[in-house]
Amino acid sequence: MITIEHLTKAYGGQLAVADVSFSCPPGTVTGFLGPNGAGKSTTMRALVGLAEPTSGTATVGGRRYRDLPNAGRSVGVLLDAGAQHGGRTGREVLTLASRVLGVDRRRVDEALERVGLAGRPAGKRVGQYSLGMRQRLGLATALLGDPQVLVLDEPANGLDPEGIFWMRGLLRDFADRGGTVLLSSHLLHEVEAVADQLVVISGGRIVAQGSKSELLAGTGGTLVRGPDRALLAKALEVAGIGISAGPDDALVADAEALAVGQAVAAAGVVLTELRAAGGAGLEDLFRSLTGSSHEVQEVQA
Ligand SMILES: Nc1ncnc2c1ncn2[C@@H]1O[C@H](COP(=O)(O)OP(=O)(O)OP(=O)(O)O)[C@@H](O)[C@H]1O
Repeated sequence: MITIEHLTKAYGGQLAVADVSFSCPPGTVTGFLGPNGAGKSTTMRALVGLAEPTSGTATVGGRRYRDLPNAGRSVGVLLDAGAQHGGRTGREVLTLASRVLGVDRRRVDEALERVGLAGRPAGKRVGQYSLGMRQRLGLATALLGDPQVLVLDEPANGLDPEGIFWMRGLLRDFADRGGTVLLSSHLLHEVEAVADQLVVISGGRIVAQGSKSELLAGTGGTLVRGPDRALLAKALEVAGIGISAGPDDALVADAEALAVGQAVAAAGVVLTELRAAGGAGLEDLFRSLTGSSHEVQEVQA
């Protein structure tokens, strides 16, 4: 469990993060979203002991990162993949990390395999790696100690669409096995598909947080379509779900996808489509929440 409580961090009188609180339970992926300069990296750096909070706490399993015995065995961290030493090969980077962590060297090959860098890429110098390959190596380093918690700052940076898809699968699998994942991005779509819960930060302050479905509820309803529109409308009405006309013969139901699916299943109605209405509900919400407060705030004396 990651717990951030009333975290505030100021740099020379400027607030980078102001009274931020959220938690990430085991078995979930938390998407930490916000525009550039919102305070995501600062929060994560405070969590892993690289920035001293001005006030408040950031803990893993109730302990500060620096108080964890062999922290790399319980928390895998990827903060800045671009900062890796360019003169070493990928395998050397991981071999060194395995010594620091005290893990079996055999795990190096497993980790290279897991992130798709086994074979020739493992023997290349990191200086010749693309940003996407560096991200993969960073993820391998984070995973090396077999941690229960992953803290990843913009891990999709530089990955191609196939790489982003791959990473989502890896993180989903990690969480489904009981792991805790906190990953940041300034792009909603990068995390939307994998995150169970979202924390949105802007101007150093949390502007929204909750499960994806909670945040989506009230942002546009659920679009449903079926071969028999009248029957579908009836089924939703019977279930007490409000409807309005959607695009191309579709209906927009005023409820979450689960409730809509249950209602039509109960009525035995066939569906050809069921999704968040417009697909842009969360995107609109994200823009409206983060669009207006890029300025850094002054610390209150
Ligand atoms: N070491 C530092 N010294 C002074 N100001 C800093 C420092 N680190 C961050 N800041 C400032 O704190 C604010 C939050 O920055 P932070 O890097 O946490 O944002 P972010 O959400 O991670 O942004 P990005 O997506 O661009 O990485 C910014 O205004 C930034 O300039």
